[in-house]
Amino acid sequence: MSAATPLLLIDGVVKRFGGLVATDHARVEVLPGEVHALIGPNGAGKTTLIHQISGALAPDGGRIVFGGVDVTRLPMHERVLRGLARSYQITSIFKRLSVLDNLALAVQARSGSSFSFWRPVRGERARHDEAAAVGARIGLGHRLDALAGTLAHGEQRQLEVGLALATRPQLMLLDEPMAGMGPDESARMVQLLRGLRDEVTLLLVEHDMDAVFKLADRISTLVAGRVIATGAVEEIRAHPEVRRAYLGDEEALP
Ligand SMILES: Nc1ncnc2c1ncn2[C@@H]1O[C@H](COP(=O)(O)OP(=O)(O)OP(=O)(O)O)[C@@H](O)[C@H]1O
Repeated sequence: MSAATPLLLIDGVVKRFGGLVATDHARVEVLPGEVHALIGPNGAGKTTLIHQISGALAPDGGRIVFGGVDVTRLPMHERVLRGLARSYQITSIFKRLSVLDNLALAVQARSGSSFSFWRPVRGERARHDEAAAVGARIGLGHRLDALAGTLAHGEQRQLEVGLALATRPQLMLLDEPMAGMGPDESARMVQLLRGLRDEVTLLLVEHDMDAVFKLADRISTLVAGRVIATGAVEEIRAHPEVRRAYLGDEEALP
């Protein structure tokens, strides 16, 4: 695949809820290796688009192409197997299991069949080694034995990223990874996501514009289901239509 070929192509996607067009012929190209942010005012259709990419919602029109394959009609688990992972909100964490066991389960979900060729004990050790490595990667190396339910909010969000990372995705979808975080936790998450850039392509929805501007290579702006602009950070910051969309909005662009 050449550098210019998008890893993910959202091509003319349409989604209607009754009379409301929540996704209006949206086109977004996510290039391999980039951090691509999806921004837009409340109700612009960001989450609806992410749901269609992950497979939680079926579009009414258009195509979603991942790694050159049309995945528009594929169920969610088949998209995950192809390397498209979504980091879920805290609900995906087993709070009464340790951080390490949570990660080991995610590793197992990805590698279940291949590990079955190995003797169980060896398989289990390999799984735990890999889970521990992911734990270190997400900054929870010192918390591997803690019960997930006892982690601070920011740490739980780090663990969610780890659960998605353990499936060894090519593209990770992140829906508001900084939500509910204080400045320190948010800065840690920015650090963590920056550290993943060599490993995985990221598509994130985020309201925290400071974080978006620190992290993103490119930004697509949605307004009323339409992509009104895609470009590099400075281009989007200065874009008159984007500024207009945020004017009067409580999350005005910094
Ligand atoms: N299941 C649904 N049924 C009907 N309307 C829906 C449904 N889901 C979303 N909508 C509507 O579609 C539009 C887009 O919603 P969506 O949640 O995707 O926006 P968003 O950009 O993620 O908003 P926010 O930033 O507030 O999370 C909104 O008008 C919303 O009310």
